[in-house]
Amino acid sequence: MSTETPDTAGAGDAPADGQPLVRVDGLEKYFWENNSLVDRLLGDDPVAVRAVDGVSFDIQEGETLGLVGESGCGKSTTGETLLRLQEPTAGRVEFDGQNVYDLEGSDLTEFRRDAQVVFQDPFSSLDPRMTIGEIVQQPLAVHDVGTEQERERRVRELLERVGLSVEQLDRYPHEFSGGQRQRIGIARALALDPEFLVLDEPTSALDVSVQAQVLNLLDDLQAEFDLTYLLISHDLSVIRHICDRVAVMYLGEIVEIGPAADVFEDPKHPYTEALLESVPRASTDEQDREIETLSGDVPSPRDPPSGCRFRTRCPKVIPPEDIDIDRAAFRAIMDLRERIEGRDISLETVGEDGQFEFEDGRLAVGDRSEFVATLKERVLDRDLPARDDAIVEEALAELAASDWEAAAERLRDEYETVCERQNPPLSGTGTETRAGAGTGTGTGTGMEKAGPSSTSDGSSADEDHPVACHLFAESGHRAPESDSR
Ligand SMILES: Nc1ncnc2c1ncn2[C@@H]1O[C@H](COP(=O)(O)OP(=O)(O)OP(=O)(O)O)[C@@H](O)[C@H]1O
Repeated sequence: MSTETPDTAGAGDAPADGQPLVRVDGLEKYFWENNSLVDRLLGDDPVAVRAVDGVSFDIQEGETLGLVGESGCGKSTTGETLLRLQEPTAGRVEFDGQNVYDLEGSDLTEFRRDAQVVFQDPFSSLDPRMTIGEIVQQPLAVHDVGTEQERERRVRELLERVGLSVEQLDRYPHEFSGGQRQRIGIARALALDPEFLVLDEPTSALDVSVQAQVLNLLDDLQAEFDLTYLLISHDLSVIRHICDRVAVMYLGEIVEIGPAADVFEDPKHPYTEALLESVPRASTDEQDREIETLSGDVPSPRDPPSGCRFRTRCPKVIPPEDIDIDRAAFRAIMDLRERIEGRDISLETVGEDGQFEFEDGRLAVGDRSEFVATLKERVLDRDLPARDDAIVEEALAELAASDWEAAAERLRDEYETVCERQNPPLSGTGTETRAGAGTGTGTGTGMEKAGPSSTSDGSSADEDHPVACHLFAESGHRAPESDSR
């Protein structure tokens, strides 16, 4: 079956040999809060929500690039901005070699036909008042493609191709299951014979059994119609199912990108490792092993951490070079430091009722060293080497006078990490350059194997791939100090 209509055949020339179909370069999308007239009259400064903060990647024709990361990392905003459904703050997106943000008139119309989106939620993305025939036909009518008869024929072809019956043309979305509705969304996205689809969590709202069917359909459609996909998902098993390459996104930035087999078998970035670790294992002998899961939430993109954005949760945060401390102990001290910096400890509730009392912010009742010991027990879940234990106690002693700043400074002075000073660029060879970086957590996830490891750009699964982490940064790749954020 052909999906071509009289008007859409041949729309959009294929890119020249070796050129990516989509090239994203330094894309930024900030949303502004406190930016209304009233806010300005009240003297409130606008706050930038840095949803997408300088991402770059290519997608080759016929390829599926997966964009993965936790909720709130900026995946949907990246997809919508590169489709020009949102205006960018900065950066460039090329489609077939043309800057998408410069397109006007017929060129823009052609781009709108060639690049389509399938949204996550088939329940809310379909107009409940329209029949599915009308829904799938709508893009053809908007773009004035073909005669009415041709459009009707095309809708029938599309519905059959996505596994629905033409008998169902006059039914409404609520009469269909979640999987069927997503098939309707896919048929609508295909109506104009596009080259490129952004698939934004296309299976997240579906039952697991239905997910695989929809992913298989997308896979088949890609081969049949030479489609190129950007597949957005927080679910690594979905990414693994159909992606050639994977970009891992954290708090507005890409932290690792490479062939899917490579990233799954040999993840470099501690965030990628943690994402893989949090996937449930199928094999029983793997179920008992110690899991280093991802703790805490993604920080707010209104005020992202300085340096590497993952460092506030990273199990491999790097201690200063002159300090000999194991990884878990250093992580615990950094967690404590963050709690102190965020004033996130309730001093008044330390100890038994009435054991310690504060007056004007100072410990008025109770022994100071006992207060420190009790507080330490509450905020640290492990023993520290004697030297570090003493430093932590000094910091906690400052809290007996509610001097949060002095407490934070004591820890900052001693434990400032390269991870907070510099934002590591996405570069490097993916070869670890720091001692102690090599105790990776293993990645046998028991999930479905990715396909062949070679990619459209010719790289093989054995090759190293770019990663944004100080554990892998070579001196030549380091961001300058002025780059730190
Ligand atoms: N219109 C908006 N105004 C302000 N902030 C926004 C807006 N849209 C998104 N954001 C914020 O930008 C960040 C990135 O959101 P985005 O939806 O792109 O993330 P995501 O990785 O796709 O997550 P999810 O899967 O939950 O949608 C979030 O912190 C979100 O709250």
